[in-house]
Amino acid sequence: MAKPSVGVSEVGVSAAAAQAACPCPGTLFPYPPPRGAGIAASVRRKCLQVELGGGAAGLLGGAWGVESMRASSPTHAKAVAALAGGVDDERAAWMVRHPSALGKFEQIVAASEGKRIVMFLDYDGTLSPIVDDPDAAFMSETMRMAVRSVAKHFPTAIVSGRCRDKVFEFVKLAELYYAGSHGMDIKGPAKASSRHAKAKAKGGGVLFQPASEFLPMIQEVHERLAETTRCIPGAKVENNKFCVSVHFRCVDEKMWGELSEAVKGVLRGYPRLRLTQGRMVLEVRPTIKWDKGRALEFLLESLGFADCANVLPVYIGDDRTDEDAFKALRRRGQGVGILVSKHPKETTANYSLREPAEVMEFLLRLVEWKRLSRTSLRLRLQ
Ligand SMILES: O=P(O)(O)OC[C@H]1O[C@H](O[C@H]2O[C@H](CO)[C@@H](O)[C@H](O)[C@H]2O)[C@H](O)[C@@H](O)[C@@H]1O
Repeated sequence: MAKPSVGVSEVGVSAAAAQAACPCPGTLFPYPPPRGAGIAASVRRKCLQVELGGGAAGLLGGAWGVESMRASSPTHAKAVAALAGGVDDERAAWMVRHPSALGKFEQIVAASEGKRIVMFLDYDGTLSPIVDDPDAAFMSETMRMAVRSVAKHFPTAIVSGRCRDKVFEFVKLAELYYAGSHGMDIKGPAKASSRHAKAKAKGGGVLFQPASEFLPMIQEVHERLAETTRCIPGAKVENNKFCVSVHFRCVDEKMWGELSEAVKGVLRGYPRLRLTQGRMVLEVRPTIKWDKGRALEFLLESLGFADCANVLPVYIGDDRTDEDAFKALRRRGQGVGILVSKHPKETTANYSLREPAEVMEFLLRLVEWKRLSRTSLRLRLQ
């Protein structure tokens, strides 16, 4: 299989520009109505700032680094929505554009008629609740069982910003695909699932590491960031192999400016790295054209579903970086994007779920639906 081209990208492309460039005429599911409908302009601007929180043009420019860090705090987003005309109104309008995937379950499975579902699951905030300590973001045993059951019926991949080994330590399921470091470290299942034997997956070893040349640079930057931020109480620097996370969830808001300046200072010496933002975290990544969306495309291709009409990719994620995967589904004109969020957020996902507990409910319903449809097919054939 030809490897997708990997090159140095431009940073700081606006979400609006990206959307304008992607009219997606063949989209299987209706996407949100034009911007302006149902979401107050001031909230939209704030949302967009969170969206644009990714990109060196934003954070290294320094104009609103701390403002953008503030906007990634859920309580702040709630307060902005309240000022703009009521949290409830705001949420109701947003839910019209991004209805609950549980409420629209029948519609989603109807769209899979004659197609193979392939599941893509983000980890933090999707399979595990957000907690203060990134090393303690454990997944419940019931969630693990739900994911295991899903993987028995559908090829399933975990797509995470974390280092692949670390996310595997949390999930502990050898039958899954793993795309760590925001999709820059992809590996097939260590254990073959008999039901998926027909899928043309390579499986086993590492499938793709498009940023391997950045490994020494990331290691060096990790050490420098850890050193520079050591004096900021609560700051935590996490080595995610092909990217680095600088957490500010436990840093006093008064120190966010100092932290942001420290990170930007280190990155000035590394023009081939860029800064994006997740949930109370600054993410340092190589400037290659690779993200969770590219990883999704790569995995579909590896599974033999490139340019295939008979597949329904379902991607569930909660964060800014998951938007790249939602956009990839739009580009393909097929699939279901589900955003996990309690609060209205600018998103290209079709549907929403409020929290990991609802994700688990959705996964279990999918398994149950699959079991029932298999049974009824067997009965019809008898
Ligand atoms: O792509 P994901 O699997 O969602 O990973 C994104 C980042 O998730 C982790 O940080 C987030 O979760 C932490 C634990 O709940 C939380 O403390 C932190 O504030 C969140 O940003 C992970 O630690 C990062 O390395 C990932 O990039």
